[in-house]
Amino acid sequence: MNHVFEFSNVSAYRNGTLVFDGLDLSVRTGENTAILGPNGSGKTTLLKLISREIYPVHSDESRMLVYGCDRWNVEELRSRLGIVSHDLQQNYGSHAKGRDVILSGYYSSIDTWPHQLFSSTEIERAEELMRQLGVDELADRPFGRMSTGQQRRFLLGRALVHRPKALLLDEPTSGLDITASFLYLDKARRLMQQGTQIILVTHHIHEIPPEITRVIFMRKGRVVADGDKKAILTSSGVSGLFDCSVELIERNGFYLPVPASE
Ligand SMILES: Nc1ncnc2c1ncn2[C@@H]1O[C@H](COP(=O)(O)OP(=O)(O)OP(=O)(O)O)[C@@H](O)[C@H]1O
Repeated sequence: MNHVFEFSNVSAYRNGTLVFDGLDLSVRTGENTAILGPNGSGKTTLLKLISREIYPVHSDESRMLVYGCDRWNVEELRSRLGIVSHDLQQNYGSHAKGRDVILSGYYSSIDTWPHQLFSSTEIERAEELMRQLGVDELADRPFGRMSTGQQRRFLLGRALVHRPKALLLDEPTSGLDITASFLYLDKARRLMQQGTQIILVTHHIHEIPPEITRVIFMRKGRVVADGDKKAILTSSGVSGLFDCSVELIERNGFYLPVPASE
């Protein structure tokens, strides 16, 4: 299995809106990748296709492989992936306690249920993640009574608890203050350094960590640029992608967009 996903001629709708019309796109295993594009370009839809939350239009001419397979038991597929997204944050029941949010990652479920059993090793792993993410004091607090940043940290713990091969992150630092963003980015960097692959979709250029090597520009459901980060993330490239005059400043391997001077 050389690829996390291989999409060839894939078309997909969201409630009647055609988002992809013959999309060709692949990401190899181990290739830390950011997919960047304006609002509505199809980034979230792409992640939902990979994780089988939505399905493509069936056609003999299209192919959609995830880890080399075109048919997946959804539970099994999600056990290979860790996902953090806005939808997940919104869908999460407000009563679920912090510890259970993390444990639910073992079953890819929303909250835990009485029939789900957890070994002492699994519970210890959840406790360890809460300590690492600095939220162990909130283990018994209901999700609905946490701040956005605290919820995100618990969702990251949920995504990591079963040691996935790859993390799919949708705008991971959106809504976080500087401290929480930096903590999140630091965690993401360490994970990549230790071999967890990250595929990040975002329109926030500043949340692309230095370990990301490939950048894909997406616009209106199409790939408009794709390649090595240094070649793709340029002021003119980003200006074209977002239709505005942007100057990109690179610092310590991160990129920051500012309005271009006249
Ligand atoms: N639930 C939905 N019902 C109908 N159309 C949708 C739905 N969700 C998204 N779309 C449409 O699908 C297209 C792609 O949306 P998607 O959410 O994938 O974009 P995105 O790049 O993730 O945007 P953003 O940066 O705003 O999160 C857009 O045209 C959007 O209007």
